Amino acid sequence: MAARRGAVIVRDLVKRFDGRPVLDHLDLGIDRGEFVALVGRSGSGKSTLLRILAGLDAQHEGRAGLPSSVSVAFQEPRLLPWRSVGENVRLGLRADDPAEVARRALGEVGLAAHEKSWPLTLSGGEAQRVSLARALVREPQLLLLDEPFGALDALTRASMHRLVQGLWRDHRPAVLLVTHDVEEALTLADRTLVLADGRISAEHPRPGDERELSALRDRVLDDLGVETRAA
Ligand SMILES: Nc1ncnc2c1ncn2[C@@H]1O[C@H](COP(=O)(O)OP(=O)(O)OP(=O)(O)O)[C@@H](O)[C@H]1O
Repeated sequence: MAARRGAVIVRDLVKRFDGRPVLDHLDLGIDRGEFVALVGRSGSGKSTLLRILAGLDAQHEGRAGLPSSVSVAFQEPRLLPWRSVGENVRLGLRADDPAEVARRALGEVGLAAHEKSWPLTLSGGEAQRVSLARALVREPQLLLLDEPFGALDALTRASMHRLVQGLWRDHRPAVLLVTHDVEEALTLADRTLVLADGRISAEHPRPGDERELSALRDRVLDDLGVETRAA
């Protein structure tokens, strides 16, 4: 089924492991060009949902309508160590001049000078930027980000946030960002969804200012069942 109006239309999705439903009649819609974040407790099924959306797991019930081009960036950059940075970005790319397209994408993430470097010589943040360039070079209609900033230090993470927001504004893919970081979700995304009991249990819009952000952060932590105040 091709997604028509939305970039992603998921209806009644059920995913079981050993008979136990991890996703339980889940509905999800993401509009074209929309930036959506997904938060949930550990084991709530975030990666399971992302794998289904990435087309890596077809063993489920329900409908998943997805665009034809989907890219994924994972927490670990997953670069091939025996290929240069430029080769990693253009691997499998169908374009008239893949090297030039890859070079441009590396320029967009600030790594033009590293085209010929080996992945093992990069810092964690640089490797993650290469991973983003590789995901974006295909101009996907849907970009899936699975905890891509989780392993980075706070400063690198802040600069990655800016980079991702800039890339999103320039390219406008629909984005689904899976993250444990509630503040990251609320500041980056148009909408933050909470996954609990196998479904989207709550949804919050982008906060308008710092006060709203702080209030929403508490609400999402409540949604997640996290104690926010000392007794
Ligand atoms: N291949 C598998 N076989 C059996 N159970 C699985 C498999 N993959 C995931 N699960 C189970 O499904 C549930 C959801 O796992 P998933 O990795 O999607 O959670 P998550 O929300 O991404 O967690 P985390 O935030 O810790 O990464 C967990 O209970 C997990 O043990």
